[in-house]
Amino acid sequence: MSQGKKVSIIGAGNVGATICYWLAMRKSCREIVMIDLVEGVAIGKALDISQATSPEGSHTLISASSDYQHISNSDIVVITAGSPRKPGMSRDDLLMINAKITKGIIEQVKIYSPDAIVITVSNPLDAITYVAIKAGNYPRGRVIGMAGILDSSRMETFISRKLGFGYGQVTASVMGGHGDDMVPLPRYSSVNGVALTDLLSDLEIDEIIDKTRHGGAEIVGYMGTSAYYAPANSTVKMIEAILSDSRAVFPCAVLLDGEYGYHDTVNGVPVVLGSNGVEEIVELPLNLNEQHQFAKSVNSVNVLLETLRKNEFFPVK
Ligand SMILES: NC(=O)C1=CN([C@@H]2O[C@H](COP(=O)(O)OP(=O)(O)OC[C@H]3O[C@@H](n4cnc5c(N)ncnc54)[C@H](O)[C@@H]3O)[C@@H](O)[C@H]2O)C=CC1
Ligand SMILES: O=C([O-])CC(=O)C(=O)O
Repeated sequence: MSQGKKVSIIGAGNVGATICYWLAMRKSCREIVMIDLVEGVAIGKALDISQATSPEGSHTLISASSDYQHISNSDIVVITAGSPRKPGMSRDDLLMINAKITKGIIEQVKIYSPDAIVITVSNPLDAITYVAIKAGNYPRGRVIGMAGILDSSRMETFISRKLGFGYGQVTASVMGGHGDDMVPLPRYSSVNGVALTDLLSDLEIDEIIDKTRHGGAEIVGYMGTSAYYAPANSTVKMIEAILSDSRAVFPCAVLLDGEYGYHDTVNGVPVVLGSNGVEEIVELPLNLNEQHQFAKSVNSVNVLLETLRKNEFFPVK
């Protein structure tokens, strides 16, 4: 699949290296470059992953460096650099440190790979996506935040575990920002076409919604750092949709320009992914309760954007 393509991953930590591993094993692209401040470890991981590919018949070229020159001519740049949270922290606590890191990275990406589509992963995801768009002065469809696929796959897992059947057949939909105010949508969730609302009681669905909202924190509580297998898998889904121009629909964080009634803010909505990045934004009909939840989520992200503005993070135009 997409053999001529090049993907660069900034940050060769848990999420970045796992994305690299999956892309190489799935033969999703021709070349992968990982960039990290800690160059030696990144080079070691690149070698290790390369040596895993041969039995799989993959001929993906994998390298690592701290020098951004190596990302030139990338089709996609994925940003996973920055701090993960520790137990007791919220994603929002990472705002200032990761916003500063992201801004510096975007400056390099604009120099060495100005035409690449950017996928943001670092947290707090929606605000970091906004920073990347503004720092690079990108058209909005070319910077896309990864979170909705992860949150939806967590909800799907909790649903099949609750039901005790339907594993791999559940489709769940989560909109909204990647925080405690995300908006799981049971009305748009089903098990092989059977509506979730016909299979579980309101109380059981509420439990699943709560577990989904706190799915990231649950893992941080167990591991002392955040999840990476499911986040990497979700990112790979986005990369493959873009590289293969599949025009698949996924929930992703994008800059809204009137959709759902909001402007100049980033939030998670269903989008069509293709070779231009976001090809379309899908506007789901939301009932009053869903609209109210989405408004709360937008407000939470806007509070973070306001903090960045107060700290003079964005240059005055
Ligand atoms: N959007 C989502 O759903 C998810 C987001 N995340 C976020 O992704 C980020 C990465 O998480 P992990 O990989 O677990 O962290 P990690 O600590 O394992 O890796 C981060 C890497 O970034 C590197 N780094 C830091 N500053 C850098 C810079 N200026 N330039 C290049 N590299 C730099 C570090 O050396 C490290 O290797 C975190 O912010 C985390 O919160 C994690 C999981 C899911
Ligand atoms: O929970 C975290 O900090 C990492 C993340 O965004 C997730 O796993 O959903």
